[in-house]
Amino acid sequence: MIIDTHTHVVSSDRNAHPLHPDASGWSLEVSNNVADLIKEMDSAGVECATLVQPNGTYGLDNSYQCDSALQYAPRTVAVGILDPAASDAADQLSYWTNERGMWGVRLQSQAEPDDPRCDALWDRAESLGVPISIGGGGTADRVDRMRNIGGRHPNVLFAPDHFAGWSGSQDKPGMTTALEELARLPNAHLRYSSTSLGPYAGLTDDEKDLFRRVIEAFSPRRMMWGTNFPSSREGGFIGQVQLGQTALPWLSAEDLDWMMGGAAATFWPMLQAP
Ligand SMILES: N/C(C(=O)O)=C(/C=C\C=O)C(=O)O
Repeated sequence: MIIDTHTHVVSSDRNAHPLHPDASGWSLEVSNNVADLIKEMDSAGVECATLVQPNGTYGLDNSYQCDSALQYAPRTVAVGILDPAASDAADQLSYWTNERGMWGVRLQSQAEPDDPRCDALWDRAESLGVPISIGGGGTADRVDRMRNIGGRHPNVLFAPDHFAGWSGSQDKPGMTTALEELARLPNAHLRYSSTSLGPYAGLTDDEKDLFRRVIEAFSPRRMMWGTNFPSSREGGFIGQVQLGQTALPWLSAEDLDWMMGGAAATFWPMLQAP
């Protein structure tokens, strides 16, 4: 089963679903109604998806991802965004999970990932049994801080988004070592997307070796692919799916199956093909 763990839905009805006043970037110009995404998934052979609240679109109002995911459950599940350092973060997680059907939270904050103010949300994630994604990254220090908090909460499954920002990092060897250390935590997984697969072909051979080391550290069973559609949209949705299937030609068919669905099914066991 193919599971795209990084899609974004953005309603074309801007009156019913207004963008946040600070919205920026692609979602000012591009929409992706959930019904359109489902059609694209059917054409591309993608059975299931997580609808991930995009950065810079609806702020912390996760309504459109949640309502959309419920409409197509159990093919889809919503992953919202919360600020883990907010004083009500744990209660917000309970609200969105219990009242709105969200199943997983993406952490975006000005605070460092291991800021002690974030622990209450992680505790609540454990009691609710929901997985955590972490945005940001991009430096070895931030990955180390993700390891600190993930280590404090060994019963919470968690995964940095977008290959933890490895592709944009100026210090890929340092990031690689930090991710290898992170992978020592049994509850640590890693999500990767077109933001890494697109640039992969332009890496040097040494950088490609580092990329491969990260995957080997987590093993394909803890790597979760996503398109990042429609932020990443060259070739349309199907082009992004084909990128996922072909960008890393050295993967075995079995490893690719784990990365394009098998691992995600352990994070979101409620997902079911139509
Ligand atoms: N908007 C997102 C997202 O994942 O929410 C993007 C990816 C990287 C940002 O951190 C994007 O716009 O490409």
